[in-house]
Amino acid sequence: MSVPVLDVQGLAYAYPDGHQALFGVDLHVHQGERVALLGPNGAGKTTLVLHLNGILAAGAGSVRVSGLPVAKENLQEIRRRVGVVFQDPDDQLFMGSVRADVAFGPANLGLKGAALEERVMTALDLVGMADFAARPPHHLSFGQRRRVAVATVLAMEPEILVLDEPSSNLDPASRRELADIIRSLDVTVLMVTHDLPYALELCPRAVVLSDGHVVADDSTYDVLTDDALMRAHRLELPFGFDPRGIDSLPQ
Ligand SMILES: Nc1ncnc2c1ncn2[C@@H]1O[C@H](COP(=O)(O)OP(=O)(O)OP(=O)(O)O)[C@@H](O)[C@H]1O
Repeated sequence: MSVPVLDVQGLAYAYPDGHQALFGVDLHVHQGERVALLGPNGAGKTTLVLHLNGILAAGAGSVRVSGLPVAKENLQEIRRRVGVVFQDPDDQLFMGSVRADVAFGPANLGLKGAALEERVMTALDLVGMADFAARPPHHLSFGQRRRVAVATVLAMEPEILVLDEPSSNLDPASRRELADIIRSLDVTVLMVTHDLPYALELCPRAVVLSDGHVVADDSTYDVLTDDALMRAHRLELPFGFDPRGIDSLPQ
């Protein structure tokens, strides 16, 4: 089989206060997959994500992105390959206009002029925000800011798009529109979410993290219909939602 885009092996991590958040996590994601990372509060999902682009450094084990180890000497290239969209878009938008925010990353890579403008507008087009290029981000709605945050990452042409709670605080129409956008992208996706129907809708595969251990790695449908697993790891479906009643699942 081909080299996984994301190859996490035996990853363990303890925070400086001694709290062990990850214990020997293995995760392999291949190109074009969309994988949901599920788990209760405190499971270690954010801690894992922070290792994918080198914000945290592994205590033991390794993380590789298309074969390249996440390590201090490779951080610039790793951060180009791994695009993380954080839960709060305001963590990612700090310039005076949408265009400037989306241009920031690629300009740092040395893109300029027409090539930069094309990169920016392509990313904004992908998220349906091209008409907002001149607007200050703080004049946009939350849902629009989240789309722009996705565009800032897409403009780097990442190999992996990591989305932290992409559906949080979105109204139902914006939530669905963002799902359409994510589905339309030709990129490997790792999506951290507590929104289990969203995971089922978008991700054929789900990995469950609990107390710093991977406790399941299976089709999202099989995970969400495994009542004992769900109960054991505090995963609950919304009232009235039954995955068994869904007639089309993502491929
Ligand atoms: N800076 C820190 N120092 C010490 N412990 C921490 C720190 N940040 C997180 N932790 C602990 O590490 C564990 C994993 O936290 P993490 O934020 O990765 O969980 P999570 O799965 O993302 O949770 P949530 O769903 O609530 O966002 C938790 O027990 C948490 O209390």
